[in-house]
Parts: sequence; structure tokens; C-alpha cells
Amino acid sequence: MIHRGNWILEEQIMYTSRPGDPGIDRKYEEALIEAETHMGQVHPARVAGEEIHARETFTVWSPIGKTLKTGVFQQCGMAETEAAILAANETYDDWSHTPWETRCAFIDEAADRLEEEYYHLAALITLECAKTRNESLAEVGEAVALLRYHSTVIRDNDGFLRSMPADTETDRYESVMRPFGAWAVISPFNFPLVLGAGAAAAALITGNTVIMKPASATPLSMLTFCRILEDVGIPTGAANCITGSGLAFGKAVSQSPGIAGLTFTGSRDAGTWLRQEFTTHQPYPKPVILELGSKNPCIVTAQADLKKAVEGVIRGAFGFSGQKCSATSRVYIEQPIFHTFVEMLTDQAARCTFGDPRQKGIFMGPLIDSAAKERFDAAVASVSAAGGYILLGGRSFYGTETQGAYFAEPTIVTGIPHDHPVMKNELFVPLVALATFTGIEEGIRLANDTEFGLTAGIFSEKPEEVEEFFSHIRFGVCYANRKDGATTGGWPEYQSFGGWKGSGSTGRGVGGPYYLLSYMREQAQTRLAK
Ligand SMILES: NC(=O)c1ccc[n+]([C@@H]2O[C@H](COP(=O)([O-])OP(=O)(O)OC[C@H]3O[C@@H](n4cnc5c(N)ncnc54)[C@H](O)[C@@H]3O)[C@@H](O)[C@H]2O)c1
Ligand SMILES: N[C@@H](CCC=O)C(=O)O
Repeated sequence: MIHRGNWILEEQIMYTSRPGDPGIDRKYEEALIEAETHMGQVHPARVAGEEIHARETFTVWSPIGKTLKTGVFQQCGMAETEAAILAANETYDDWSHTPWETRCAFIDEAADRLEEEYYHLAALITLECAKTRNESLAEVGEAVALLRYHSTVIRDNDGFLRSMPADTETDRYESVMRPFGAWAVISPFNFPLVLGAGAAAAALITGNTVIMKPASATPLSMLTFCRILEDVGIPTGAANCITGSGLAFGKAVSQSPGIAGLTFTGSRDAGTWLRQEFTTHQPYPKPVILELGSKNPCIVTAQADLKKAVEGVIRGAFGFSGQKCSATSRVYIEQPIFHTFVEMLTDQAARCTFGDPRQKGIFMGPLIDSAAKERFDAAVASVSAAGGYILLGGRSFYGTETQGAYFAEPTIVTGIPHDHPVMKNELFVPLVALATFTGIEEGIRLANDTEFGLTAGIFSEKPEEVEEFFSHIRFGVCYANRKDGATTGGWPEYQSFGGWKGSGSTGRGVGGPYYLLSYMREQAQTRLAK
């Protein structure tokens, strides 16, 4: 039985779980059938509690196959975005002066509603981004846990209102953390619910109002979340959801003086562009929270338990077909165990099941789109061109059984130089590159030699090596001997999730004790004591 929060489920499914309750499968499958009957509908954007229709629409097909239409969505432009910014500003004064206890209650209620719609939301996630059932169920659970943790943090800090030491009898000093205003939340396709909902709830619970913009490939989950926020009674205009081009939205929010801050979760290129654009056009410095991509390493030393390492690397590299910011994409193996490890890894990875993510027992579903398939093909070709070896996989194809889906085999490569693009650039496909090292210092040096810094892992049964790793690795989320995901599977409250260097801008992890501080600014209040 779940012991945290108000969980009503018998079993809390996390990314690291292997659920055993057949009742979960049955409920998920029923929800899938139900959700599929509603696919393909026209979805308005949401501004101030109203349904908004833009002049143009765009059609989204599920990555599961071209026979499954996700829906028709509004191609919002400047007019719709400005309307949302106006609504968010008009509501800001009321919402920001709503007592923090009441704001927490709203977010708790939204978490309860997410939990009530648990199977429905998991089904939507599977259908819109082709995530397997366990990954989809875990994502809804992560969203619930994250919202509840936000409110725990606010309560634990008494609403971030603190008396300061007084040096006189007559004055009283207080530090109060206060919100900024209307906040834009831009989220990526790969966690279509939790990354948008988590950031939007963080902005709201701290007293900001929000304009959400989900990825165009996966707008359904966030439109549903916006509806949930409206249903629980968050004031009209405090939560808005715009759909359409990321570039157009990025330009609109950058140029609007009505935007007080923004959270962008997505690729490094788009995030870097947005920060520059926003900074250039805004009249004064405003907060920009960036959660970006990475190139996550794992070190396997000669002291590792190789069975654990093999399992951890497979789950880290190939879970959700490598389409996680936390995916393991480089593995450094200590020279003496290289051949044994490679043999064990390729043997196990060859057993990964891939296919229709709706089916039970499928580990890898299709890629999000044809661009991902092209990235995969180009990476494989570049390994061969550089004289490297494809140890496993290497093929992609256009699915037949699931018509029209883009699949890529779990792929393991080696023998490419350390500065090869496949070792340096985020690929976001199921491809992991192996290399060797000698001595833990060299392993850590190679792992650190990147502009990114999100997640990293080590496998070693020698405590001194593990401590050396934690002490010198320059990544924000670090794991030792994690067979359930060498670098993946962070969970709110357990692992604060934030990138260093080119992987993030704040140094405060999502789901950690300091995250909400990024959405507030401090005000020092001095008044005469009575
Ligand atoms: N650090 C993290 O916590 C984290 C989590 C998940 C994903 N990611 C990263 O996200 C990327 C994958 O997601 P994606 O393919 O959806 O990313 P993406 O950058 O293509 O898009 C992310 C979001 O930004 C919008 N967008 C695109 N261009 C924009 C622009 N110029 N201005 C404003 N918004 C713009 C998109 O419409 C989408 O909503 C990977 O790089 C992954 O590592 C990071
Ligand atoms: N919580 C997830 C988030 C990954 C983001 O892309 C993980 O840690 O794997």
C-alpha cells in the first residue's frame, strides 16, 4: 500500500518499478480503448477558461502509426498568445494575494484529480508520444508526486515568510518570498505531462500565473492538465494553454513586456536561442529557467557487478527508445573488463522487445517522428564512416505491424574517437557508445569532458571509487550502482532533477527542496513593532 501523500493506488509505479498487479494492466487497457475512441478530435486552446480557436489548425498523428490521429490543434499566433498574456496579467493581482495555504490546497486538489484520472492520462501519454505502459503510468505518478511535493515544500517553509533578527526594540524585520507575474511554461514532447504540469504548478503555487505551451507533437496532456486546473477552481485566467509553433510562441513571449519569467524544458539549441531572444527584448533582467538536453555518461569499473551494470545501462540507454534527457548515451568501461562487459551487454540488449507500446511486455516503442529516424541513421552511418563498430543493431525501419511508425533497433557502437559527434552531441535515439578507460580518474575525466551536465552513473562495488565519482563528477543528478536505470528514473523528492553546465540554468533541481525559489523574489519588509 502506498505510504506517501494521499495515494489511493495499491502500487505506486515508478520508472524503476516492475509492476506485478494484473489489475493495473486491466485498468490501463480499458482506459486505452476508451481514449482511442476520442482520438482525432478538434482541440481548442484555452485562454481565461475559454476555448480559443485560431485562424489555422494543425493535425497531429500519433507516433504509434498514421492510422491513429492524435487530434487537430490550434495554430496559435501572436493574437492568441497576447490574449493569454493579458488574461494571466489581469488575474495576477488576485492570485498572488491568495493566501499560500489556499494556493497549496488548489495544487493538492489538482494532484488528486490527476490521480483520479491516472489511467486515462497514462493512456493519453501512450497514444500521443508512444511511451510504453509502465513509462506512461510512471509519468502520471511522477506528476502527482511532484505537485504534492511542491505544496510540501511551501508548507515546510511556512509560505517562505520568515522573521529576521531584530537589532532594536522598535523595528520588526521580515523576509517574504513573492512571485513575479505572468510566467510562460514551454515543455517538450518526451514527458508531455509531468514537465509542463510540474513547472506550471511551481509557478502557480508560488503566486505567479501561467501560459503553458506544450510541444506540437504532444499537446493533449497539457490541454487536459489546463482543464483540470480550471475544474479545481483556480481563478479564470491564472492558467492558460496555447498550442502551435514553438518559434512563434518564443518570439511572442520574448517581445511581450507582460511576461515576467519563463521556464523552458527542451533542446539546448532552442533554449539557448530563447534565452537570448528574451534577454534582448525585455527591458530589464527577468528570470529564465532552462532545463536542457545532455550527453549522459556511465562509468563501469573493473570492480563493478557486471550484471547490475548491464541491466542499468540497458534500462538507461534504451528505455523509451533513448528519448529521455536522462538517457545513458556514453559508457566508459575499464580496460580489463571491456570484452566481458560487451559480450554480456550485447547478449542482453538483443533481447529488448520493441513494437507497439500499447502491448504488454514491450520495452521499446517507436520514435517520435521521421526526424528522429534520420538522426539515428546519420549517427550509425557516421560511426561506420569513422571506422567504428556497430556491435548491435544499427537498423531503423518504417513499421509494418504498426503501420507507419518509425522504429530503431537498440544499438551499441564502439571504436570512435572521443571527439566524434556521436560521443559529443545529444542524439535522443536508442544508441549508446562504448569506450575504454584506465583508472577511475581517467574514467571521470572522460565522463566530464562535455559541455553538458545532467545525469551520470557509476558501477563499482568499491566504496572509494564511488566516493571519488561523487566528489569529482560535474553533473547534477548522479547515481551509483543503479540497476534500474544507470542514469535515468529520477523521482520528485528522492532526486532533485537539474542539469549543470549546458544542461540547465539554475542549479536547483526540479522536485528538490530549492526548486520553487526560482519562481520567487525576496522582499525585505521593515515595520515598526507595536
Ligand atoms: N533537462 C530536462 O529536464 C529535460 C527534460 C526533458 C527533455 N529535455 C530535452 O528536451 C529535448 C527533447 O524535447 P523536444 O524535441 O520537444 O525539444 P524542442 O527544443 O524541440 O522543443 C521543446 C519545446 O520548445 C518549443 N520550442 C521549439 N523551438 C522554440 C523556440 N525557438 N522558442 C520557444 N519555444 C520553442 C517546442 O514547441 C516545445 O514545446 C531534448 O534535448 C531533451 O534532452 C530536457
Ligand atoms: N524523471 C525522468 C526525467 C527525464 C527527462 O527527460 C528521469 O529521471 O529519467
